[in-house]
Amino acid sequence: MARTAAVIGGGVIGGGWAARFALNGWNVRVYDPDPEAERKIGEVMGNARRSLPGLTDVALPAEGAISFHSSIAEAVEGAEWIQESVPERLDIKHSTFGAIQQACDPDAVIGSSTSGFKPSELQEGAARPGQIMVAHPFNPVYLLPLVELVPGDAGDAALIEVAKATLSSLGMYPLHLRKEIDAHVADRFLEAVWREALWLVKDGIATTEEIDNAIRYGFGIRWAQMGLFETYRVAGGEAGMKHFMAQFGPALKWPWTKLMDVPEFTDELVDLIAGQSDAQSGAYSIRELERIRDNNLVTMMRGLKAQDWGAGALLNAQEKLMRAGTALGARAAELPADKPVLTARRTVPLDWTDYNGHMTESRYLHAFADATDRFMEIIGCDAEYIRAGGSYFTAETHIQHLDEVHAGAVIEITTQVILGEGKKMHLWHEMREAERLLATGEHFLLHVSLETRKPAPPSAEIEAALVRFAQGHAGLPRPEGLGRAIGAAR
Ligand SMILES: NC(=O)C1=CN([C@@H]2O[C@H](COP(=O)(O)OP(=O)(O)OC[C@H]3O[C@@H](n4cnc5c(N)ncnc54)[C@H](O)[C@@H]3O)[C@@H](O)[C@H]2O)C=CC1
Ligand SMILES: C[N+](C)(C)CC(=O)CC(=O)[O-]
Repeated sequence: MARTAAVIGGGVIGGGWAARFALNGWNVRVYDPDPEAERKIGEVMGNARRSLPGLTDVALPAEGAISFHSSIAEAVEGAEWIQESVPERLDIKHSTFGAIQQACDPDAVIGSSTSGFKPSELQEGAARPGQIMVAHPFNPVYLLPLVELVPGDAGDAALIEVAKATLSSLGMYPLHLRKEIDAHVADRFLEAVWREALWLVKDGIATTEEIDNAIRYGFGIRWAQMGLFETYRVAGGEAGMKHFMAQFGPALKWPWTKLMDVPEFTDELVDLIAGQSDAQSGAYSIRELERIRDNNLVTMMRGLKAQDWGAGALLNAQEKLMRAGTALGARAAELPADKPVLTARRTVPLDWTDYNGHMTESRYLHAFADATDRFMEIIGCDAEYIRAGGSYFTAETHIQHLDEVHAGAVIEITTQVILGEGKKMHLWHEMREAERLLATGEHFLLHVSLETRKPAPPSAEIEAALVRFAQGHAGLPRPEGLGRAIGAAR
């Protein structure tokens, strides 16, 4: 049965939470007094649907339902997670927690999206302080994994573990802060950087666009993959962190930065910054900028996924959990031998489409190659076997592109063994969106020794698993198009 979350306050951040929960299969109950809230969340959902499901190479569960309610009491009914995302004012937060705790399950987690308040401040006057914890996300909540989880001294130990497990199951990264502090960890950096940037604009050193370029062409990309300390360790050269600190530490005492000074927010400064920002980005609407941002985030995070690093490693871990206990995680002996094998069930990611607005041709091969990898794993040719020196090389491939498919579509690939004996493995993949056949892939592979780089027999276990499927699949109809070649006029 679908799990239930309540979202109290459905603006920029509450909308992002609603999308994160719903796209992971949770039912979401929203309370927001704004009559526009339903429309706004609908637009956030539109953005989230086109970006989040394609992040992993396994399709997410069926989307949960989002419902809107006229009171907090009604919204929190049956919810095991309640996420408060009302405006950043302590009085509003306190009255919201009061109403939530009067009606909610005492065992539910109450997370607060607050950017700056400490949990002890949020918990003041609460009926059950231990139930309330900071769960500070990052915009867009449906794509960025970080959540700063700050329970404070009153935090209920068992509930903290529930919170961590729940956030992980949503594909998020709970960073558990043991000590509370104003603005947690990440917003302290963001504020320091923002303060410096405001000075640079005010003092006429750089425009908003030049500052953004200084970030996005350089250290911003670097931070996205290694953060601060690992980056500086590398920058210390072979002598590492100690050398880096010796070389650049003294500069901290030079007056490079404005430190805690904040430029006064005069009308002049606000107009200067807003004007420069309009000149820089005013050609796009906010929704267009959100879509550009999401395309870029998906592409970068999928790049990190291929490297199994940072936020990409998190996606791989989530994918492993999603496969567990399903046909996509099974081994040969658990699967019937007389039916084509399900080797992929995934959503077409945003970065797989091209100028024609559909999945681009190279991604058909990508999807089929992943399906072949999965079939190899099913018969026992897994990472461990490959590390020990055996694998398959593809000798020939033939793809038929039969129909279009677009970003966000869920595609399935089934695999039939045409020939499986000794070193030879001849596979037939069929790619579908529901019943619609999109493409076929015919692949001939040879088992090799990774030491000699030459064909070599597979292990007895792999050969037995392959032969079992080959014999079972021999009774299936011959696939239409098998052995087909492009007819040449001469
Ligand atoms: N915008 C951002 O970049 C981030 C904001 N946050 C935090 O998230 C929280 C919400 O911020 P945003 O979503 O940006 O604000 P927002 O202004 O976009 O949304 C706030 C929503 O709360 C609703 N609201 C007002 N009073 C309410 C009440 N009594 N009960 C229920 N809903 C009520 C409003 O109608 C509005 O839809 C704040 O605590 C903020 O610090 C956290 C991370 C990032
Ligand atoms: C500007 N902000 C302090 C509300 C930002 C955050 O809290 C996190 C984010 O998404 O950058």
